[in-house]
Amino acid sequence: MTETRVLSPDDVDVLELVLTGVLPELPEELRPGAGSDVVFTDAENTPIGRVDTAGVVHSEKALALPQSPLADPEVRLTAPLSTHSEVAVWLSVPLVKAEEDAVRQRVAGAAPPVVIAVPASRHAVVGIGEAHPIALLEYARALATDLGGAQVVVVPWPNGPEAYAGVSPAALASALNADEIIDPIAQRASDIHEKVAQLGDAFARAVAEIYSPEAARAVTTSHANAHRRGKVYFFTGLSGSGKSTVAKAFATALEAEGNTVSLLDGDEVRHHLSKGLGFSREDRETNIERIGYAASLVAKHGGIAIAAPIAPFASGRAKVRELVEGADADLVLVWVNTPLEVCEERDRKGLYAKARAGEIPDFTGISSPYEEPEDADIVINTAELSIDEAVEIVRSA
Ligand SMILES: Nc1ncnc2c1ncn2[C@@H]1O[C@H](COP(=O)(O)OS(=O)(=O)O)[C@@H](OP(=O)(O)O)[C@H]1O
Ligand SMILES: Nc1ncnc2c1ncn2[C@@H]1O[C@H](COP(=O)(O)OP(=O)(O)O)[C@@H](O)[C@H]1O
Repeated sequence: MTETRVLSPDDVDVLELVLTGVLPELPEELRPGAGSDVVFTDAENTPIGRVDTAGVVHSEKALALPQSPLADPEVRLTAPLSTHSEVAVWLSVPLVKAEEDAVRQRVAGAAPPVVIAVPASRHAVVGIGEAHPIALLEYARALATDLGGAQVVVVPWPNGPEAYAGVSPAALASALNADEIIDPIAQRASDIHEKVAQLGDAFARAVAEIYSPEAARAVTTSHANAHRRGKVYFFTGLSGSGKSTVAKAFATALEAEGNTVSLLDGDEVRHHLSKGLGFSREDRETNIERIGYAASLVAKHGGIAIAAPIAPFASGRAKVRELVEGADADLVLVWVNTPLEVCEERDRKGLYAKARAGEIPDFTGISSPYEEPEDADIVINTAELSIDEAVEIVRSA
């Protein structure tokens, strides 16, 4: 019997750790029952891996991160490193100067190469003194140059301490092919911890020092509200047109610059917000209105929301515009206008073939209409643009 399991982003990191050999086996809850095999999909139902009946874990092509510096095969750990090193530096957050000095001293005596390992989570939650994995990778590269050319490695790493409890230091050292791993943060002095923790209040304290409480309130709230008009990027287009791929790459680019982004991806929404809805016109309109409402709430408070459903009907999209503009936020409607033939040829999930065979009724583009937007702010065709080019065009909005 074949089971199908939808993995969380953390589970996908765990799966990747097993494939790289850092984790010896899948945690119990991800293993198939005796005699069964299991297919893993991501939240969008794309197969990303499987475990056969013999318990062997395999990856699918789609496991790779979409278009991100963290997915660069030059740096991402996919198998134990072949080059041996004496020291690997575990770089989980940016280091303060004293810690950088300590690392410099420690590696000075080591024979090259030194490895700098950057743990990167698929759903990084970034606190004070921490950095998004893309920003951390950039910093690691600068540190590597400073250390005379260390080798930078990105390690898939689930978010939260309990998620990687199964990783033994010895297995990690073996995957990095290093005699020793040094973790400057594990040795971080308590006064540095305290100073970093206080960074978030530093602005308020500096304001309080030079203003009266009344004036300080005005200065602080104005500062907090600056650049705070919310924005919703709403991608619409056929299944397989590239909405998710471009929306995710765009979200990653915004996050890497320190923005917080709420991503409402089509398939993912249907697992949660719109669970139980089908693909009749009525259900699709309900789905789109819910997405528009959730996005407008995010934007109302100055946030950035990115949604990527098919949204085939003009009436549903008009409702979204009404909700977002009613929340005093901006809507950017992005029509991913990739020709049907290209979407059908991609057929990542095999749905077009099924729709053609009459197995899926009401399939957009085949047996259900897609009303082309007349009010799109941006139109992109991913048959003619690379993902990076498409992202750049959306950014220019
Ligand atoms: N009948 C039918 N028509 C279109 N799509 C179908 C259908 N049945 C299932 N799917 C899968 O559902 C995804 C589209 O869901 P959406 O919520 O984006 O659709 S809609 O906006 O409510 O029309 C869509 O995902 P994407 O390929 O990511 O667009 C399909 O995988
Ligand atoms: N330039 C491109 N932009 C976006 N996707 C592309 C591009 N070229 C190829 N693709 C592929 O097309 C598929 C688009 O799928 P997806 O982003 O899930 O579409 P949608 O969310 O619209 O259903 C992915 O497999 C992606 O890798």
